[in-house]
Amino acid sequence: DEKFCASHADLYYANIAGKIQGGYDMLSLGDQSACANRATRDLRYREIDGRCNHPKDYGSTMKPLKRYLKAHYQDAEGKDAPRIYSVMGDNYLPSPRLISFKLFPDIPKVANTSRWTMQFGQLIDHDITSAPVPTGPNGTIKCCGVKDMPKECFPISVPKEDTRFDTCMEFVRSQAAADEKGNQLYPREQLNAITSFVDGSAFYGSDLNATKRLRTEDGKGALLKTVVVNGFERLPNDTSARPGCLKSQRPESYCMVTGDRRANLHPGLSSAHLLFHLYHNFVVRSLAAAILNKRGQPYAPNNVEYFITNAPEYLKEKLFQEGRKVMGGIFQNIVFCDYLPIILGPGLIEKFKLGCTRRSKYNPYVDPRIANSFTAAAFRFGHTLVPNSFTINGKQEMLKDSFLIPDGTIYGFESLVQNFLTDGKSEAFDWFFSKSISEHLFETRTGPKGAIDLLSVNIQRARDHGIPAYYYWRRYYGLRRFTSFDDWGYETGKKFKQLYNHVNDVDLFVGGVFEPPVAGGVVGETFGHIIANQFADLKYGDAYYFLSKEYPQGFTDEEIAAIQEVTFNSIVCYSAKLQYVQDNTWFVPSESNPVRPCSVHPQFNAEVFAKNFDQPY
Ligand code: HEM
Ligand SMILES: [Ca+2]
Repeated sequence: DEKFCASHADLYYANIAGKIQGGYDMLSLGDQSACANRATRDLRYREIDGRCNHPKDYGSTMKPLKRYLKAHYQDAEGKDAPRIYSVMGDNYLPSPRLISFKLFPDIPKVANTSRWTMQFGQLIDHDITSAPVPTGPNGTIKCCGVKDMPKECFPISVPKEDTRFDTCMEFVRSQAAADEKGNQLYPREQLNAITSFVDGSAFYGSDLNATKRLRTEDGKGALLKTVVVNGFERLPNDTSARPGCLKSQRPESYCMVTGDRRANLHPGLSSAHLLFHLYHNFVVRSLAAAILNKRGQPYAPNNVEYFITNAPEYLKEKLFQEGRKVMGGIFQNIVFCDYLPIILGPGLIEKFKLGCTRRSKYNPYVDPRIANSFTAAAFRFGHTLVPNSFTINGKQEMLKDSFLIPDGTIYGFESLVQNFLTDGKSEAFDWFFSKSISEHLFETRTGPKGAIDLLSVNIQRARDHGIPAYYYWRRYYGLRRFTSFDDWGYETGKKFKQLYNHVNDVDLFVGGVFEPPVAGGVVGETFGHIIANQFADLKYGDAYYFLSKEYPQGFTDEEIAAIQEVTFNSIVCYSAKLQYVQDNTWFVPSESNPVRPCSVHPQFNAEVFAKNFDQPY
């Protein structure tokens, strides 16, 4: 309805003036008490919710995001309203959909990075960030064509010339952080619903109930639950009927539960979860076998299963926690020491001290929370790598037909994992985006007309969160500033000039994807700086960082060596039962990246962990 989406800016001002009704409960920050059992707890293991790590429990579940640059909100007091005005005064910023429509065409451009470079990025993201969006009494809040629009609405206006969508695209502002009494904090801050630490919360959950749902034996077992479909082990069935998943017509279709609520988004993502889910069970079984060996009890598979299920409760708990701790180390090693170097390139790794050759020192003054600019813009870099289709069991599947339907994982996990390693058609980092996300997101749920454009949403989200424009981020990191549209070159500059009134208006996400990749990396330098800055904070601000010298939070040198034997290659080989894998999983196979038998990649060896298992620390 044109009337309700004529201008997103007018709408917002109507909101501020109180013309639009609202009234949704503020999410409170949860239990604010500091880590209660700090003195008596078992220091070896992370709390599930991330508390008891940072002195103020920063980084734990349901804490506000932090900021590297202060918010640019645009109400009179600068504390709540989204960025909607040009720096030139009375002019509005262009509609995010107009930007996406004009600047982000779907032109396939082949890269030599593998699909896992895209997919592993999303998995990391879902371990460290999740900004909740409020829901109304009947589920999703509707903003378009609604008379008394809820105050959290900030819909995106669609330009007339764009016939793909109606005049209005749904958008709800992120949940505003509130104090314990439910009063909103000002300036407005957004929340992180999960632990910010790279700790495997995507696999284990960010609160105790979530973890309990995932563990065997009513939440007390050492293993993670699985179901068997056609003889293959798969993620457990979500019996709680939570939103975010659609079952298909296929008889064996079901919704999966993992440590993160978004896991059913598409089969690539649920398969990424399954890789680590299965490896946890392998780690725990290996550990149990090594403990039995050490005790002189001959190893046999049944013996191990018996030991795991019949051990006293405290021992099961310890086996689970030790498995989780090892997995946290394995995951961090892959994230920091394997994946980030190919995303950031050697320059930024060096500049932000993200190298992995030495033990590192924990610094309690480093704030391990997620920065708003990281999650609202920079780490969304992965959206440019998303393809339109993938192949499962020899059949091409369209991403647009798989949103929220995780069937591909149920029927073809092994094949999908293989396809993501070797398919050469992965997308490059650039300003071209697959139509699956720019025109068809959530079409499986809403039908074609209700679909949304993820890139419009990214731009609007950053404005919603008060993220300063691109210019200010380059200034913040001391990078060469763009002071004229011509700094982008004639062609691009001309396009930008037609949209924006001033160079200082260009949104961070837009400026970011128009940068060429840094030397030896995937992302451009502005995103690269924000991402490197964030991961340095997650490294030095995490007492449990796997190379940290803190003990017993960290590991011994021997344990680190055992963790570093396990690479992403080991995990795809084990969990997806592959025979062969290329040396570097982030690039498709080539002459310099040969495919070799999986047997050259060692699997987890639990011996040193079994040795230390019964030791007091
Ligand atoms: C098929 C692939 C993908 C789909 C369908 C997808 C979809 C989405 C959606 C719907 C959102 C929420 C947008 C909002 O309301 O603000 C989102 C957020 C996000 N995405 Fe993606 N995404 C994909 C891949 C990726 C990849 C590969 C990365 C990173 C490498 C990534 C990073 C992020 C981040 C950091 C957020 C913000 C999360 C938060 O804090 O709430 N995504 N994505
Ligand atoms: Ca986490």
